[in-house]
Amino acid sequence: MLLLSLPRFMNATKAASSRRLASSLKSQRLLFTRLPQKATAVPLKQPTPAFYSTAHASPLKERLAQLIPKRREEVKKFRAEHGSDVLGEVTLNQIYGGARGVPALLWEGSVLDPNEGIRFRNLTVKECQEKLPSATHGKQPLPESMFWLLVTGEVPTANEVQALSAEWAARAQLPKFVEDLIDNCPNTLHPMAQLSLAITALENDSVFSKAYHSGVSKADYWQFTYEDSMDLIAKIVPIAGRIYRNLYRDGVVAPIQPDKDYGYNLANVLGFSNNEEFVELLRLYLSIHSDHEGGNVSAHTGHLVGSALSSPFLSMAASLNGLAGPLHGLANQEVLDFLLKMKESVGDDYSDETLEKYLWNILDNGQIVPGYGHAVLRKTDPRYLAQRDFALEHLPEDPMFKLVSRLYEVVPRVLTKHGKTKNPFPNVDSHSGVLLQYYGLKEQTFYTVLFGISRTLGVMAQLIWDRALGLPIERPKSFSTEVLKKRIEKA
Ligand SMILES: CC(=O)SCCNC(=O)CCNC(=O)[C@H](O)C(C)(C)COP(=O)(O)OP(=O)(O)OC[C@H]1O[C@@H](n2cnc3c(N)ncnc32)[C@H](O)[C@@H]1OP(=O)(O)O
Ligand SMILES: O=C([O-])CC(=O)C(=O)O
Repeated sequence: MLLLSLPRFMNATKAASSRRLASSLKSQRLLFTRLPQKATAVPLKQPTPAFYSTAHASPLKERLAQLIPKRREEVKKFRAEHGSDVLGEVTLNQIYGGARGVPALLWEGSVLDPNEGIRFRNLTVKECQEKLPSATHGKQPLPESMFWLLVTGEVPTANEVQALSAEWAARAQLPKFVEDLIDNCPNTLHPMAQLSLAITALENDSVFSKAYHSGVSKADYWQFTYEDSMDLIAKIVPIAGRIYRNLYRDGVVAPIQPDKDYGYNLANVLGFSNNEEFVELLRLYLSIHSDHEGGNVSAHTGHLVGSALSSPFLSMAASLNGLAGPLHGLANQEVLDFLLKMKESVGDDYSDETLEKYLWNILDNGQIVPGYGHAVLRKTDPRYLAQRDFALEHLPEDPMFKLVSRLYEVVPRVLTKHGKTKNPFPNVDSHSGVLLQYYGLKEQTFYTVLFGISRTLGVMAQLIWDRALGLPIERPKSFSTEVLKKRIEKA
């Protein structure tokens, strides 16, 4: 059985949490009958529609089935006691200003502090690096462990992480028509557009959509959302591999290895698995880009589209289309473009003055400096710092890294003097490109695809909870300028 044949890639010493139920499931019915009495708020009488396969062992689903009833109760009580409490007010500027700071969304996986940066289920990036299980000879968190943390709020054991690796590998097979769809894309179509197309096409096998139309109970939606989410996380890896190999290599994609972890398999389908340092970089990358609370464009879009009960595939495709914008996830492509052009212009023997002059030229032309600024953060992004630490350890002499390091000092000075940007410090996108190009993944148009794979972890983790908590369709109120004027006059 897959679980038992997995190699010793886990660093079990870092598995901090107590041992939980980890035995594999034989069937969905078994899952529910094995749970303690108290956990039966998730109905036992769940139908098993003909299209629905229980082939995949899933300790994570088992854990969720225990957590969901308690959380439902907790939220019910919380809302009953505090449902009318006021959390903030909205100004006219916030309506015109992208709803910045308006408390409007529920997001369980992570919360962003403007100065400290992101906490994934209350763990900082550094704490995740210390506490989450990593590969045997590695230091970075395995993306599987990050997903478990995002979904459950708990640090997984090495066994739980192994089971997730096996489950994702087992679900990775692509439908033939999706492979053909990717193969038929013109090579002028941006990799993010190809990714979004392929993810949309996975809708064909959505068990959530089929379950909805077969009339399953609302209380069971989370289970079908879980199934689609796990398929999506698994299949996005060979999809990305196919896009990359078609566009930039020989079109041949290595098969998913059932006994390897997610980061390794991603490196392998891209053609880079012979470099363990690169595999570690991918594990770090996939973990830290996964979630950034709920208000960012990709997370919010996935959540919004999912609220209409569109399937996880349709929700994530929408999310990826948002991530593909240059002010959001495309910035990591834009940053490398910017660095390469800058390098060409200033040469190798640059000074702070030549860099500043180059930057002022950009700003005076009304353009932005990609990789700097943030809608919420007001200090250097800790995800930037985690990547900087990686570079200091593995590529301290790389000329592009040296340029990034110089800019880390120069850009905040220039942006502060420029006086517009609320946050003159670097964000996550400022650093990823130089790391990837160092290991030979030089095609920057592909970088946002990696971001998309990682962001799928965070968006899916929340979508499972959206359905578990029965969140309604999202529908905030909008106004025209005329109506706003009238309301302000009245007020
Ligand atoms: C994963 C991520 O999504 S991280 C962000 C990735 N995006 C980038 O790196 C692109 C560069 N940065 C930006 O464009 C912005 O800082 C954003 C989109 C990230 C945030 O936008 P906002 O919250 O509107 O930023 P802020 O309130 O500081 O903007 C105020 C002004 O400063 C400008 N500004 C903000 N950042 C920059 C920058 N890096 N370079 C130049 N000008 C900037 C804005 O364009 C805006 O100008 P305007 O008044 O003429 O419209
Ligand atoms: O939080 C944001 O608005 C953008 C961001 O850094 C992310 O989504 O990772």
